[in-house]
Amino acid sequence: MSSSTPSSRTYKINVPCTSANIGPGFDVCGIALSKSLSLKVTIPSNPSDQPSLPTIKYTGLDSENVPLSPYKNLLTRVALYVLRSHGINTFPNGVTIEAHNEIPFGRGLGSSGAAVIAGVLLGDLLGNLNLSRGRLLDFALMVERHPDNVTAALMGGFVGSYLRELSPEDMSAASIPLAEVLPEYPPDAGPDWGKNPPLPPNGIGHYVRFGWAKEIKAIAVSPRFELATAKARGVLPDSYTRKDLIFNLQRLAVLTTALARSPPDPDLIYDAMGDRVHQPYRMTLIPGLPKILTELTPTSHPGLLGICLSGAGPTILALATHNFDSIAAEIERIFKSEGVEVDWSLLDVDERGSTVEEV
Ligand SMILES: Nc1ncnc2c1ncn2[C@@H]1O[C@H](COP(=O)(O)OP(=O)(O)O)[C@@H](O)[C@H]1O
Ligand SMILES: N[C@@H](CCOP(=O)(O)O)C(=O)O
Repeated sequence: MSSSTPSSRTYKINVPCTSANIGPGFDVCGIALSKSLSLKVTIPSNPSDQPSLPTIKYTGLDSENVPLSPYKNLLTRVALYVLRSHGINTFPNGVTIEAHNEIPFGRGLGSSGAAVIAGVLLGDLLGNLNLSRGRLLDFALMVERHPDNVTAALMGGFVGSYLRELSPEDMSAASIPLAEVLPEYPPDAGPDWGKNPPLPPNGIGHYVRFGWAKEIKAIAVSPRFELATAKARGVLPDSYTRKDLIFNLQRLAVLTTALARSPPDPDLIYDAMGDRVHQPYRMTLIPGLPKILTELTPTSHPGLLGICLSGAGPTILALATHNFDSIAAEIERIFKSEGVEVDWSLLDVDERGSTVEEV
């Protein structure tokens, strides 16, 4: 029997979409859901010595809008950040990356968080680094600086997370402007290229996985317009009243356990998904949001448990045990009455989180 060395190795990286906040858990809670960004990565076993950048191809949603230069594309910029942080200044030669995307951009379903996690996993793979999950999260948090989406995308399930209070010197490393973490220039174009970029402090993100009652599914109703997360963060105030903070803290404490209980209690969950920290301020950006958050209730729509903005919006997330079509149809009707077309899907919680497998 003859054995031959394969000419290349192929890996699949799969990262789920996420819905962040879940009402009162602004920048804290996230749920991994059953749509994903997947990458097929082919690495030649004996690459030529001739320098060659990765070839990037995209299929799926919003693929026509993605830059395909490895120095511009978010996935490869993040991967290169991880590589350079470990003293590897260039991509290995001859790599191909085929991305297939099911997560709509700028809709509040964590497309950028998924791209950042996919990029960190890609860097880890290409550099053969074997970073721990905690360290992968540190790198992701240097790019996406709120932990809710990236933590849920990496770990899976329903997750709560916080950022550790950093020492002054760690704080200065973690506050490096994003442009320095992810420079967009090629290796021969910048004076700082040879230097290692700022390393993340160790153990920035801490998280816990909550339980999730198996009966609960997520209806995601996405308007056909994009709302950049940065814009939707820009409308939030710098400070809150004690009353509003207590409103959210009380609900959050109840919600994280209520969503784990079988059978789920709609009376408890519906009110516990209320929020006064981000949704009221984002209403100006999302026509129909005030009506949607008040007109659908577990009484008007049996099966509904609670309703909130998904991430920074404009997607609406409704948690429900049954009657999914009629709940989605009512949200669609309200959006339509405001002149907004939507797409909706019924999603399951993704308990696996991100995976990397050789195929
Ligand atoms: N798979 C991807 N590959 C490259 N860039 C991506 C990918 N997914 C998202 N992005 C970038 O992230 C942007 C959306 O980020 P953001 O405004 O935070 O919205 P979202 O709520 O979808 O995360 C896109 O416009 C695009 O620039
Ligand atoms: N907590 C963040 C979450 C943003 O999520 P995205 O999916 O809209 O990127 C926020 O609400 O700003």
